[in-house]
Amino acid sequence: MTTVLITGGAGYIGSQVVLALQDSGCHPVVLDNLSTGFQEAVPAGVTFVRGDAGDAALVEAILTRTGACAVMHFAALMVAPESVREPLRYWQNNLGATIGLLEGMVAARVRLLVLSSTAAVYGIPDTLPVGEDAVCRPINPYGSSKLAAERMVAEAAAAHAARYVTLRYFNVAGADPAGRTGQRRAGATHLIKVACEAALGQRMAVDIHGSDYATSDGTGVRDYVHVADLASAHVAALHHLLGGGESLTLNCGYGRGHSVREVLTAVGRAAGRPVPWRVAPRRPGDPPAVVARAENVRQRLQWQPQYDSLDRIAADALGWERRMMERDGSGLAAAGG
Ligand SMILES: NC(=O)c1ccc[n+]([C@@H]2O[C@H](COP(=O)([O-])OP(=O)(O)OC[C@H]3O[C@@H](n4cnc5c(N)ncnc54)[C@H](O)[C@@H]3O)[C@@H](O)[C@H]2O)c1
Ligand SMILES: O=c1ccn([C@@H]2O[C@H](COP(=O)(O)OP(=O)(O)O[C@H]3O[C@H](CO)[C@H](O)[C@H](O)[C@H]3O)[C@@H](O)[C@H]2O)c(=O)[nH]1
Repeated sequence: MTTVLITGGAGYIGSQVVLALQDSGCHPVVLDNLSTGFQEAVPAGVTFVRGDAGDAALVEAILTRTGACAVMHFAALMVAPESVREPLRYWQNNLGATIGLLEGMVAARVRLLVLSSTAAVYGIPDTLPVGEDAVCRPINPYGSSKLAAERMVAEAAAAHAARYVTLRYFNVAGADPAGRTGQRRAGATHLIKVACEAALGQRMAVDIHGSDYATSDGTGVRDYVHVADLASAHVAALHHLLGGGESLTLNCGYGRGHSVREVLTAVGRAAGRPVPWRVAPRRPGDPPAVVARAENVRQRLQWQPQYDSLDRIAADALGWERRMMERDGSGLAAAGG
């Protein structure tokens, strides 16, 4: 059976990919320091190691012991506005830990990597939709640290006869359609989760960060991709590498943008009542609009998304939020408004 080391597998996206790998007959092994992840997100029966993805000796030991043939690297910090306030922490975790991971892979002679990257590497794109060949000019430390990690992976792969698929995710949202995992973090900043919390009365309102951008309705535009489709892109990337495919860097989005107001309307539709909102100042480090040119991922990985709909994303995100709320009995006071 194909064994794959998943760093960050106790997080939102990593845990969805663990499920997708299991569903496809692979054997995932999770390494996570639980800094933002949850052990309960790792399915029963999956080997879980609590530790740092940057601990080269630990990575080497896990890879050797489990006979893993590939690594998927999700472990990172990923909140763009937070990175503006704490750049060194982002560089340390997103680049520094990736150095240790690669050292461990080199020592264990594991030469296949799927790397989580982000649309934040593009900054404010000159043209939309933005293609993989666009100039990368990140506008926040999150994007800069991820771009540096991408480059380091490419250089290390060339030196050590390794191959990689770097997936630049656009805005990942929704939850497992079967309800097994989703966004568990409290104090969320991502729009769709925030909107679901507001729809369920866990916070007073959604702050619309900027209503005077040069977009269709003045609010920020993003390409929202369902987390289950993203997970299937990872399985496809793994098979590409296992089949001897060349290194690739691919956008992962649907190629369609939605404004903040459109998102709030979709979540309101799913909830059966409008999402309360108020206009707030722009957030530092926020580009006005980011939409993927997304043909390459479909062509190179034969990726066929199944949940390409804002309504589906909103419904699955809301369903998950409802389950979490019922489980925790949380309300407005617990969420801090
Ligand atoms: N959520 C998005 O919209 C989005 C968009 C683009 C890219 N990404 C990328 O996807 C990846 C996963 O993001 P997510 O949304 O699942 O975030 P998350 O915070 O839910 O998951 C990250 C996981 O990594 C773990 N982790 C962090 N640093 C670690 C370290 N040094 N060693 C071991 N474990 C560590 C955390 O405990 C957590 O379980 C990240 O690389 C992120 O940059 C996310
Ligand atoms: O309470 C909120 C939250 C967000 N927004 C707006 O909604 C849009 C999306 O914001 P998110 O915080 O949901 O996501 P970001 O676009 O900031 O960033 C996300 O997507 C990026 C890729 O595009 C990165 O990968 C990053 O990891 C991830 O945080 C932006 O226009 C933002 O200003 C609001 O108006 N109010």
